[in-house]
Amino acid sequence: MRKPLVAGNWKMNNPTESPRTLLQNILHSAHMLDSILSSSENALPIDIALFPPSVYLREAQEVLSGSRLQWGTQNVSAYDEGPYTGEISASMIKGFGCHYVLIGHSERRCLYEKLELDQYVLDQIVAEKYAQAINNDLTPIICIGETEDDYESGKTEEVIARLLDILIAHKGPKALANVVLAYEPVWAIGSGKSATPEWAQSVHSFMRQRIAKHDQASSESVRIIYGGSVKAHNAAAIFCQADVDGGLIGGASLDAEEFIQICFGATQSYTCQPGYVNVPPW
Ligand SMILES: O=C(CO)COP(=O)(O)O
Repeated sequence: MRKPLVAGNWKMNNPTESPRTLLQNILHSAHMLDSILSSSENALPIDIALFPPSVYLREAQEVLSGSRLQWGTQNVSAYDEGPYTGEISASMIKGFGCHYVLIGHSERRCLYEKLELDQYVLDQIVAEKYAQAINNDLTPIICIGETEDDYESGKTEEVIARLLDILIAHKGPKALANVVLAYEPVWAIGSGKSATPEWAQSVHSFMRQRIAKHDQASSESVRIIYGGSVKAHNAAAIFCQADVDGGLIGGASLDAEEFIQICFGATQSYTCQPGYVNVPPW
């Protein structure tokens, strides 16, 4: 059984309260969630991780150290060190107690698209960043998803297979066993138009099968999370799908209460049935 992960990507948003207060509020709500779940036999243990802007990593380390919450950065350099203005290396990130790094988020791919790099080249850069993360003992959360045009022209699997094949060529299929893949359809991000649970399941299942062609064990242990307009009301139905191992949450991770309700949804994935509606006990 794979342990679900719920990850909160703050992006470059300013929380309503200070970053430190939001971190403290999420930690407090997570403690409440744990105490409620400790009396529930069917609750599934989950991992929770937060991705504030890098300038708040010190706060994350101070507030979250010693707790069960983990944290990470929204990007990592493809290089070890050197004259790369504005970049942050994997070893520097590790120095802030980070456990994870996000790699290949579509909002970063957009920046490169302005430079007219094609997606194949971007996937190669993603693979170099992936290697940096692994070499520095960070768990990468590698994002991939199709644009609306790709979706409408039936290219979803092509887009996803291209990245998976590059990752496998880079580090071999066994290295994928310990990474997290995030399926984030670009059309669902920040749009309020989440993928249906069935669509998410079909894409996640395709990803697992693609990896299984190379290594069955990795395909069974790799965690594949879904991102794109996940909110408290739809989280559990998405997380109930067999191949969905949690979520990457944007906007809703800036509200401690909603974020923890989403986490609650992930703890219910043992017991929920299709059509299940998340009703947290508070
Ligand atoms: O991009 C996302 C997480 O990385 C998803 O963002 P939203 O949850 O705001 O749609």
